[in-house]
Amino acid sequence: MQLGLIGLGKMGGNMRDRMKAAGIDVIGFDTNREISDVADLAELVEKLEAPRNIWVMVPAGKITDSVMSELQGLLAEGDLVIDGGNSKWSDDLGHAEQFAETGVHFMDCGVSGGVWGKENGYGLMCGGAEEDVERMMPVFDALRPEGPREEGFVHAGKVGAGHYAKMVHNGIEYGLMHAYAEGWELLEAKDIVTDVHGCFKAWTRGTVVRSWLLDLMVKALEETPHLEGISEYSTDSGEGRWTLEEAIANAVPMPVLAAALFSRFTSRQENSPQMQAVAALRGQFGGHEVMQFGQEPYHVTKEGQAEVSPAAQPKQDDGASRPGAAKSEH
Ligand SMILES: O=C(CO)[C@H](O)[C@H](O)COP(=O)(O)O
Repeated sequence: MQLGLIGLGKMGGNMRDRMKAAGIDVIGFDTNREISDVADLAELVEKLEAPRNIWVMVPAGKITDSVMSELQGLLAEGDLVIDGGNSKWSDDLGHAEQFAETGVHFMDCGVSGGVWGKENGYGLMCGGAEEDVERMMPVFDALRPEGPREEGFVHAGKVGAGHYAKMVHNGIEYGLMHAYAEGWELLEAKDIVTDVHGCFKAWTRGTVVRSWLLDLMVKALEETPHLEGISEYSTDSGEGRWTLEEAIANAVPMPVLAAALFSRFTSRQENSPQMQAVAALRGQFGGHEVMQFGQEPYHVTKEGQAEVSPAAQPKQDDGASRPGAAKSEH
């Protein structure tokens, strides 16, 4: 089987290798000429035999939109395009409609597995017509993990369903990561457990909380035992937000995802404006101490003297000496 693959980055590049190893004749295009098999999309389309199969693996949003538009001008009736990037599920509906004008088939596929997928295989969630799924099955079989097809592949429904499933998968991912992170912080905070890494490692076998994310947490702690030097700054690529939007639209409570997503926003703040407002309000209604930047918290003694509050003195259990306690300096 022949396949055009657009986007040979961290995901696409590895997927090309895995597909080639399974005997698929892949012609890849990337804007990086050094790794690309062809100069541009026109050459890619020209080199593929009709009816063509093209897998698009580029960043979601504007880049995907522009690739789809360019392809629409190049492809012919009977060709098939599959969006394997992390597109928003609702974008698929527009792309399917766009391609339908010229008789080009369109499918979507959520791909999970990250940089480890080349070795372990990718979890695939696709959306589209049954006949298109059948047509692309050799490609799905090449990409998915070894073992029963249903443990690593699903035809989730019509166009959009694959990315919808991947979006929810990523929403779950946010919550799982955050739960491990919270547990790690508490174990680090209390001095009774002296081998935190050992606990995480022990949990990888036999326990209720074992998972691949837990394995990766163990790997991270092996590389950096107390995560020293790792900035808390965490970005997001949109899937958590989309999942939460869907939760609201469908009145599904998703407090775990909301907390995990909002924590990422907090991680990007040097200072929390909303907590400044809370501190200011406590000062207004209760006369509670309001600290200024660079100033130790103080209170006024009965004698009218300002003195540093005992609460500001570092204690063993106040977190001031732990990794991640820098914000308590304010
Ligand atoms: O799809 C993925 C993993 O399953 C990607 O790594 C994705 O980037 C993760 O989402 P976010 O960047 O918002 O954390």
